[in-house]
Formats: sequence, structure tokens, C-alpha cells
Amino acid sequence: MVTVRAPATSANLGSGFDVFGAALSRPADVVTVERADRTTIEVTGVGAQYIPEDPDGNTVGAVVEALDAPAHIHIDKGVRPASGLGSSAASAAGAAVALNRLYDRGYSREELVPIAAEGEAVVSGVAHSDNVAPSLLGGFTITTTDGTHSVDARVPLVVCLPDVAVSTRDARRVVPETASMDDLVETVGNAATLAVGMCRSDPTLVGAGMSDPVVTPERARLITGYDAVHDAALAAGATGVTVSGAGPAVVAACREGDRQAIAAAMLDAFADADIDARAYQTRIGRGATVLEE
Ligand SMILES: Nc1ncnc2c1ncn2[C@@H]1O[C@H](COP(=O)(O)OP(=O)(O)OP(=O)(O)O)[C@@H](O)[C@H]1O
Ligand SMILES: N[C@@H](CCO)C(=O)O
Repeated sequence: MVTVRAPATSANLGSGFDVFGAALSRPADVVTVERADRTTIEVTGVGAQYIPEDPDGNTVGAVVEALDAPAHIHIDKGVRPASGLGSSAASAAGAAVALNRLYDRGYSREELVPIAAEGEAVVSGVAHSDNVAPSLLGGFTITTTDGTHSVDARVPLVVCLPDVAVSTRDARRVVPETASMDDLVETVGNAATLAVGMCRSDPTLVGAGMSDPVVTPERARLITGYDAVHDAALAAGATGVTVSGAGPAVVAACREGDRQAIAAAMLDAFADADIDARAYQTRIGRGATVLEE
């Protein structure tokens, strides 16, 4: 038996659509695997009722296939599905690490990235790696078709999750097919600023680099109260605010001492829009960890 804790993640970070990701110190999924002749999946925890236990519909089923590693798999969800916090990816990353150990497959964490990403194709139609990479490797990650680079960044974050669901599949439908040259230049500048900020663990640069003129404005329309929450977080001291992953979670970068005030301001702004929400005072954290084997 192997048990792995796999963290939630925030993908895109505004300017790095389908490229940037960050592991969050909390929340997380806990995945336990035991050898079996036939794969069975049991899901408990937050939002378990919305997650298929059929291996064909669950992200971990694709990981089992890719690793040829049948097992009884228990997923204890700490990351709510359809949250923008890499819920489907956390389970896939946890299962990839656990099954790799259970069957002694010998893959490195980097080699597990495309394997865990197969699960993302099951739920969103695209095997994007920007959530599974940070959940596997920890820190801030840059994923391209050539592979993944990770930086052990230390940046405080507040993530505010409204009590509504936005599926990644739906949120990908509003992504524009083209962008103007002006928007491209702005995005490159912001993405480079954010990456330098991560290398220096500098919340001011990270926040400044989160602006994105192309994808975020379209997705923000799917989140009731987004503009007010965005502005309230900045007024409370956030250095940058954007949609987390495909939403509806909203992520703010900040300095350590400002997290509580920012969390309160974001919750109040959602409440003013009649939306219940919860806030995580979190930070960029480590990747999946083996708890027991
Ligand atoms: N192990 C799993 N954990 C969570 N969701 C799963 C899992 N397997 C399948 N799903 C399905 O995936 C969908 C949620 O994934 P989705 O990518 O939309 O959200 P997310 O992972 O929270 O968000 P994001 O990728 O934007 O951070 C739901 O329809 C859910 O039923
Ligand atoms: N990069 C993906 C992440 C979703 O989890 C998207 O924004 O659609």
C-alpha cells in the first residue's frame, strides 16, 4: 500500500496560459493505492459526489492505463472539483507517484508529468500539464512541449474559492483563438516579469506579471463578482490578482503579513455579490509527498 499527498495548484497565473503553474501548500488530495487484478476507485471528501468512480471517467484511470498498474485506489478529496485549483490534476499526480512506487516503475517526477497529464485529457479534452507539473514537482513550474522547468519559489498567496462551479471544458470555450500583436507584446513582458519574480521570490514582481489582456478578461465574465473581488484584494495589499486556472477561484500574490486582510476583503466582496466563498491563506509549496508505504 502507498499513500501520497498531492497539492492543489494554480495554473496560468494570468500571463502564462497553459504554461505557468504553482503548487499550493494547501489544500491537497490524499491518494492511497493497493495492488489489485482489476482497478476500482473509491472517492471520499470534498465534492466526492460529483466525481466518477468509473476508471474511464476519473483522471486516475488514465494514469493506471499509462503505467499499466491496476490497483484499488482511494482518493480523499481535499481539493474541490471544478474549482480552478487543479482538483482533477491533484488526484492524477498523486496516483502517478503512488502507482510508480507500488509497481516500482522507476520514472522520475519529470517523466511522470506527461503520464499524469493524460488524466487532464479525460476531463477537459486537452492533456495540458500546467496543473500536474507543479503538483508533482512543487514550486513554480514552466511547462512547454520540450518539458518542464521548476523553481523553488517562496511567495505567499491568498486563494478565494466561490461556491459555484466552472468546468475547465466550459472555460476553455471562451478562450480567444487569436490575439493582437499589442496584446502579445504585453503578455510576453508580463510573463517574463513574473518568471523573474519567481526566481527571486519577489511578490511585487510576481504580482505585476500576473496581468493578462487576452484570456483572463473573457474568463472573469464567468465569475460573478470578479471585478469587485479583484479590486478589493488590491486595495487590501495584494501585489497582483487573477483567475486561478480555469476559475472560479481567484488568486492573489502578496507579502506574508497581508494575507489575512486580503482574504477578508475578498470574502467580503464575494458576500456583497451574494456569493458564499472560502479563502485559503496559502503559499507556493512542495510537490506530492509520500505519506506511507
Ligand atoms: N479525481 C478527480 N478529481 C476531481 N475531479 C475529477 C476527477 N476525475 C474526474 N474528475 C472530473 O473533472 C472535472 C473537474 O475538473 P476540472 O479540470 O473541470 O476542474 P479543476 O481540476 O478543479 O480545475 P482547474 O483545472 O481549472 O484547476 C469534474 O467534472 C470531475 O467530475
Ligand atoms: N491552463 C488550463 C488550466 C485549467 O486547469 C486552463 O486555463 O484551461
